[in-house]
This record gives sequence, structure tokens and C-alpha cells, in this order.
Amino acid sequence: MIQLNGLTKRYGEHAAVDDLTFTVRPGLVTGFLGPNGAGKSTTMRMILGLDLPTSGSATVMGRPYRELRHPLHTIGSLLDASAVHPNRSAYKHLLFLAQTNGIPDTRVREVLDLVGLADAADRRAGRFSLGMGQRLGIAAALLGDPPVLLLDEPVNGLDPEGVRWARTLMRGWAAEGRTVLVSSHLMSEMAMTADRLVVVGKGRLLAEGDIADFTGSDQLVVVRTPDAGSFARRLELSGARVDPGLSGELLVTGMTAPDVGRLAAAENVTLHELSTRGPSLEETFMELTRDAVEYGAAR
Ligand SMILES: Nc1ncnc2c1ncn2[C@@H]1O[C@H](COP(=O)(O)OP(=O)(O)OP(=O)(O)O)[C@@H](O)[C@H]1O
Repeated sequence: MIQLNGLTKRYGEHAAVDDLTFTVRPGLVTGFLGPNGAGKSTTMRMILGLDLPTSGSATVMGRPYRELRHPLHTIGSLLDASAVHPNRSAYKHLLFLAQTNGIPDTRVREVLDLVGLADAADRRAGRFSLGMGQRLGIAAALLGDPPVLLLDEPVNGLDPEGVRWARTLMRGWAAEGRTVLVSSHLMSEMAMTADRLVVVGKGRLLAEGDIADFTGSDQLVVVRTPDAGSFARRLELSGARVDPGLSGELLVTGMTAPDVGRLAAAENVTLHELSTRGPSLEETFMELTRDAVEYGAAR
């Protein structure tokens, strides 16, 4: 569990993080979204005790990071994957971290295996590709087998196979009951990975909720049937609004897809298509953050 309470960070007059209050719950992947400069990294740095809040607090498993007795056993993090000694091998990098945190040496091989870097263990980390660097960063986060994981842009630089791997990993951690907070700019990826979202803009909380709250409203049901005319009238009689689509399909609002399907079955209507179209997460995100984008192109 991660809890933020009125968390605020000011740089001079500028509030990078402005009175943020939210809870990141265990057993779920929580996506942390916001435009460039919204304050995501600053928030994560304060959770990890790397920056001090101007006011408010951030706690991990009930304590501020700096008061954790065993930090790596409590929260694992990936902030900047390039922050490794370039001449040190992946193995030595992790061994150093393990030894300075009271973690047994045997755990190093385990995490290298977990992230698919076993064969690259003795190569210099400075020569790693972006994707391998991300994997090494995730290995470091996993060293202490922590119940809380905090990842800043973990799929940055990963190829499609790597992105899928990272998604499976995060979903797996949540299924094990861990708390997972992950920032990303990739909306389609977040839509597939996260259970909940926290959206910030200009340091402030803009929205928080289950992923369905961001993609599920205003859904349009698309129906294709050889009985379009009569089924449209039947739908309207049941209270739905029906508009014709461009290629003969019916665009239905005010009724859910399961209800449309049930009505079709009851009326013995053949359906060639029954699907939904909702605002994508990206559309909802753009709408939410429209006034909070600091460095956007002129519209
Ligand atoms: N050390 C600092 N001194 C002054 N201003 C800072 C400092 N660190 C961050 N800021 C400012 O705080 C704001 C939030 O930055 P932050 O890096 O947390 O945003 P972000 O949401 O992580 O952005 P991105 O998506 O681009 O990584 C920005 O306006 C940034 O310029």
C-alpha cells in the first residue's frame, strides 16, 4: 500500500506536485498518468525518499520511506534504468545492491533469470541496449522480493515482446497481492495493464478510478443484421436510440450490448455483428488533461 496525503513539492513559486492525496492499493496495477511535466517523477521520487516534500506526506506500508527498516524488502523501484555503473557487469551491479542491503547472493541469479538476463549476466551493463537496461532495472527492483513495486516508464525501450513480458510480469505481481504503481505515456498499453488509474496534470489530481470508468462511459453498440429496419424499430420501442451507420450497421446508444443481444435472441433476429465502441483511454486522457498540458503544439 502506498498513501499520499496532501503531498506537495514546490520549487520556488512553482508547485511541481500540488496537494496530491490518493491511495495505491494492493492486488492491483495502478497506472500513473499525466502529460510531460505533470509531476509524476517528482511524486515517485518523494515516495522513495529521494526528494523531501514541501508539505504533506507519502508512506509505503504505513511508513515514510526514510523510516523503513528494510527498504528493498518493502518497495522495489525502477526510476532511471541508465543509473548503473557502465563498467560493472549486470551480475556485479546486482550483487553490490544485494550485499549492501543484506540480501543473499543467491537471489542475484534468481532475479537475472526472472527478467531473462541470465545469459547476459557477465556483460558490462554500460553496453546493454535500452531494453536490456530496463530488464536490469526491473531485476534490481525485485531483489528484495518486495510487496510494493514502483516503476517509472518501465516499458520505455522495450520491443513488442518485451512490452508483453512486462505486462505479464506486472499483472502477475498484482495477482500475488502486491501493490504496483506504474507510470506510462502509452495509453493503449495502460488500458491493457492497469486495473486503476490516477491522472495528474500540473501537479494536481485530475481523476482517479477503475480503468472501466475511463473507457466504459458513453458506449456505442454497433449492430449488423439483415433485419436492420425492423430491429431498429424494436430497439427504439425498448428505449434505445438508433442511428444508421455508414455501411448499413446500426449505431445504438442507451442500451448495453448484452441487452441488445438478448433482445435479438428473443425476437429471433440474426446478428452478423454485435460490438461496442467507446471512447478510447487515449481520448479520455486527452480530454481530461487538455488544460494541463504545459508543452503542447499550438491548436
Ligand atoms: N529539481 C527541480 N527543480 C526545479 N523544477 C523541477 C525540478 N524537478 C522537477 N521540476 C519541475 O517539476 C515539474 C514536474 O516534473 P516531473 O519530472 O515530476 O514531471 P513528469 O510528470 O514526470 O514529466 P515527464 O512525463 O516528462 O517525465 C516540471 O515542471 C519540472 O520542470
